[in-house]
Amino acid sequence: MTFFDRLAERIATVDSVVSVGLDPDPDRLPEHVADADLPRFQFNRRIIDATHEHAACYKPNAAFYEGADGWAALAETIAYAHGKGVPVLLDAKRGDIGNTARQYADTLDPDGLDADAITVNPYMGRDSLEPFLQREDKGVFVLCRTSNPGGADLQDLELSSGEPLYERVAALADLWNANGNVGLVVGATNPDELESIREIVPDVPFLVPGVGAQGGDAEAAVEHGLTARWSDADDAPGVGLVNSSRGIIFAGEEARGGADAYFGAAGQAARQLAERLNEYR
Ligand SMILES: O=c1ccn([C@@H]2O[C@H](COP(=O)(O)O)[C@@H](O)[C@H]2O)c(=O)[nH]1
Repeated sequence: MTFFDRLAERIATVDSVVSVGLDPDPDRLPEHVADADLPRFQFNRRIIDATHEHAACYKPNAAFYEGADGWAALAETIAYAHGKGVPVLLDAKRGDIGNTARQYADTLDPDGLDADAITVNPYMGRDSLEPFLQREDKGVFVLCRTSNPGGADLQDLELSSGEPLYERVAALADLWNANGNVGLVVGATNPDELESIREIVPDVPFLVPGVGAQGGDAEAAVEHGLTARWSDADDAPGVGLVNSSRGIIFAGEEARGGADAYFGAAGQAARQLAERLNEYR
């Protein structure tokens, strides 16, 4: 079974395409977890408890697990999410010469972090991604048109063929998809690009970050981010993920009433996003 087959099952089970971003910014961790062992994991554990019924996937960003105890917090987080039956997409944006990329790809192993999918940067070309593409059971999301304002600086550059670079990346990712394990990262802040990239790769699932704190277009994220029905089954969903990180995990910052209220607000934010996205599915 490919990652996307498993993701299709998860989306159908929870009736949600929400990816909950687990970005435990140390400056924003609430006092309830500050003094615990592995505070980042303790924070994530409570967030997972509160949100897993609405989570198609969890997306920890590797940047938030740098430093002392970071890797341990990440490993515990992934194992805890798996214990709830939720797949984990590690947002690490990897990409390096083959010898180094093989080391990065080891994080997908069961004796590594055992993430189900990973984001990769295509800038160094196919050989830099090969160790990931070979992993038939793991998802590989290739950065295509990112959500940040500066994404245009390089990704919109027009090639001699007249197409923008991000469209070439989409076409290449389709070629690299021999194992049916490739997805694309396209930001919700770029609705026109979401539409044009979907025309190039009708069957490739997108990870769409940028709704929530970045103010992206939720309707376009669903309309173009999801594939058509994943299989012939009547109840098969379209596959894709719409991510919100800060908008869910820090929703409790305005809540009054202690830890239960704080984490309960995250659960509500995840449910509300799932319901909002479902209006467009
Ligand atoms: O184009 C991209 C690629 C990755 N991201 C990551 O997604 C989350 C978004 O967090 P929010 O708090 O919902 O803004 C974060 O980990 C980014 O590094 C992205 O935003 N855009």
